[in-house]
Amino acid sequence: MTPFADSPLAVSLGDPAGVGPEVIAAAWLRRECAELRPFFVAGGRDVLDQVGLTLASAFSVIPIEDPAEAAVAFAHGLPVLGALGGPWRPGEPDTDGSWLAYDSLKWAAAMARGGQASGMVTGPVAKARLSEIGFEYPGQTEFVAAACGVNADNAVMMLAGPSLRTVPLTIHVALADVPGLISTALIVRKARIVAEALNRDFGIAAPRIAIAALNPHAGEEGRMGEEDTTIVAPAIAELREIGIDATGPHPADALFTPRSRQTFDVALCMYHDQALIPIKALNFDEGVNVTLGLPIVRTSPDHGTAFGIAGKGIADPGAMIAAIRMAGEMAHRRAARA
Ligand SMILES: NC(=O)C1=CN([C@@H]2O[C@H](COP(=O)(O)OP(=O)(O)OC[C@H]3O[C@@H](n4cnc5c(N)ncnc54)[C@H](O)[C@@H]3O)[C@@H](O)[C@H]2O)C=CC1
Ligand SMILES: NCC(=O)COP(=O)(O)O
Repeated sequence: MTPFADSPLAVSLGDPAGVGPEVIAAAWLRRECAELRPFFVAGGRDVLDQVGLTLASAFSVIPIEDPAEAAVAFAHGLPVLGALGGPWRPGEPDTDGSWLAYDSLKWAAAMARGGQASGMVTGPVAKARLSEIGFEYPGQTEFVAAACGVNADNAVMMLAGPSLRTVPLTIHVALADVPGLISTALIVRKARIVAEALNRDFGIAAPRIAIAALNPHAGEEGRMGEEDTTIVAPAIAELREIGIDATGPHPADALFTPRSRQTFDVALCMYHDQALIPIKALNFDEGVNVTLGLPIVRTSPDHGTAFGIAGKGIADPGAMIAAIRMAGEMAHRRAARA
């Protein structure tokens, strides 16, 4: 499928009780200064109407029946597709809201798959709430991969901000399970997908991939764990043999210093927090979660539902704006190459 250069982006609402709807609305308000490609929201009209009442008078929702109407509508209001809706109860997640989040996600994915949208941006959902209604995926990454017919192992989560890009090799699993899940083959497979995607979607000709060690001091020659010597190092050797600029295993404690960050384009990390802590510490309000290795463009803000601040008008829309901007740039780059 070739993404259409001029198609709008589809944005899913996220959990309506979280900060998703308000940061989407705020992104629309800043569309011109942020130079955002036109986007529409898949459902959630009532919620966004109610969010609008708390915002500047310059905000309005424009119902649309077809994504093709979004580009023209976008100049005048936030285009919202269809009639999916429900009340807005910020900070009070419930089953109806979880269904709305799920339906919106499914719809946005279908639009991106079908080419009516040039990509999708997902609003934040609460994994525990979605699992209560039978959502069987660890996160939206795996759901979108399945919607595209891609094996979840080949859909790679990358966190990207102005100062850093990181990839967690293992994602939503218990820390105790991490050592057993890491293998040379997994590192090689994900690093190859990362190298190809940084080239295709980010225009980096020969990406430099720094691979973090699992153990303190990269295992200190086996005194603090064997995995870095027996699993990670052979993966790096294999990657280098096939021409990928991989280095490491790097002791993770010094990998994210300002000097070290100049030496790589992306850090491949062994587990979720190893990858997400540095991104959130450095770029929380501009951090984007992007899925590599898919036939469609998919991004998301790096933050979650933030139920505790939803509806209070204090949620920062920066990460949502960055996610929409990045999706637009990726879609543009893909269309230019098609
Ligand atoms: N992209 C997604 O769908 C993500 C979803 N989640 C889900 O979100 C739920 C809550 O997760 P948490 O770990 O509490 O992370 P969280 O990101 O929702 O909140 C962490 C902290 O950041 C603050 N925060 C979050 N977004 C903010 C914003 N836009 N402006 C200002 N402050 C903001 C919150 O108030 C809280 O203090 C979980 O159920 C998790 O599954 C978490 C991360 C990403
Ligand atoms: N911690 C990142 C996160 O929870 C986002 O996951 P996903 O829903 O985008 O798969």
